[in-house]
Amino acid sequence: MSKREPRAAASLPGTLTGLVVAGFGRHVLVETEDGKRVICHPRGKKGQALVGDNVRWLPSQDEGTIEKVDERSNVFYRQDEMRTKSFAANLDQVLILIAAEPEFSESQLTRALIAAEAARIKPIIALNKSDLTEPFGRGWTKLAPYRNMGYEMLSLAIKPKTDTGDANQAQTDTLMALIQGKKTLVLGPSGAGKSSLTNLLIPQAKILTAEISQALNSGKHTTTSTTLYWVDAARSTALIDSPGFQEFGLNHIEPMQLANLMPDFKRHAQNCKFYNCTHLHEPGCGVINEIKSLPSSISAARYRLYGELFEDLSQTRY
Ligand SMILES: Nc1nc2c(ncn2[C@@H]2O[C@H](COP(=O)(O)OP(=O)(O)OP(=O)(O)O)[C@@H](O)[C@H]2O)c(=O)[nH]1
Ligand SMILES: [Zn+2]
Repeated sequence: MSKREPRAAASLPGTLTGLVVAGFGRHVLVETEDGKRVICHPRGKKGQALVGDNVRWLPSQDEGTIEKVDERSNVFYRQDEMRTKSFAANLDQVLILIAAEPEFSESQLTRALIAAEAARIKPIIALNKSDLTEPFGRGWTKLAPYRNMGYEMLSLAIKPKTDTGDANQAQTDTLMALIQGKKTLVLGPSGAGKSSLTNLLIPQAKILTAEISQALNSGKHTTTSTTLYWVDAARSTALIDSPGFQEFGLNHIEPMQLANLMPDFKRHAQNCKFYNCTHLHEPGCGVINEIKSLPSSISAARYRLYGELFEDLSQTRY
């Protein structure tokens, strides 16, 4: 039984190491150590490489095949009823970019945070459009529970309508300090300012995108792809752009795991009388006791979202 594993794909003769910097369906763009970029195709059905993956690839003419995907430190993904959508691998953090306008959905924010917690990836919340004073104030207040539960949070004005229209430099510097030397996935609803952010930090992004689409000989795929951009010439700071999404499915998460992935719930769930407490109706529930106390460190909105998610994830299980 306990024979040794077969030698891990031996030394993979002839292969080169590389980093996946863009994904288009099953095809990827691999960056070599000296910065060259090569289109690679997966070998066989298995081994789909993701942006952020370190891979061994085998050159064939001017393209290549992915021979092996190195072990990942993490993968950020969502799972809807029908399928799993992996965003990227080996991330240092996820930047959840929301805006004063259009008003962000707290449900989507909570879902993205839970997915980050489940994948053990640090989330950062950025609220954009601070130049829109009134809606921004409302948004910032709505985010108070998330600041209180310890999430890193910053305000941005990436492309303000006011003054010169230039980004707020102090805010951008704060962001730069947070992403320095890291691989950061940018996630956010449509209209929050994702492309504005990419264009601000990577002025040549549009050209790069055009190059990639030309290399793949199809302009139409680029909008639905994921792309890693280096922010600095030394290639140590990376921003990963992902396509927008309508629904952020959490079907990979058990309802009973939820409270553990919500920092405001987790603390109080330790006080529950029953080890398998759902925090929905049980007597002696630490979470329910906290909700009833004034002031409560769990907001009414978060408790409602918890209930909805719990029901949602209980129904979709099969
Ligand atoms: N007032 C204000 N508007 C901004 C700011 N940043 C971006 N915008 C505007 O918000 C709109 C959406 O910005 P985008 O960068 O296209 O947003 P996106 O997230 O890429 O949106 P999708 O392409 O739909 O995914 C644009 O009209 C921007 O000019 C800001 O700081 N203040
Ligand atoms: Zn409980």
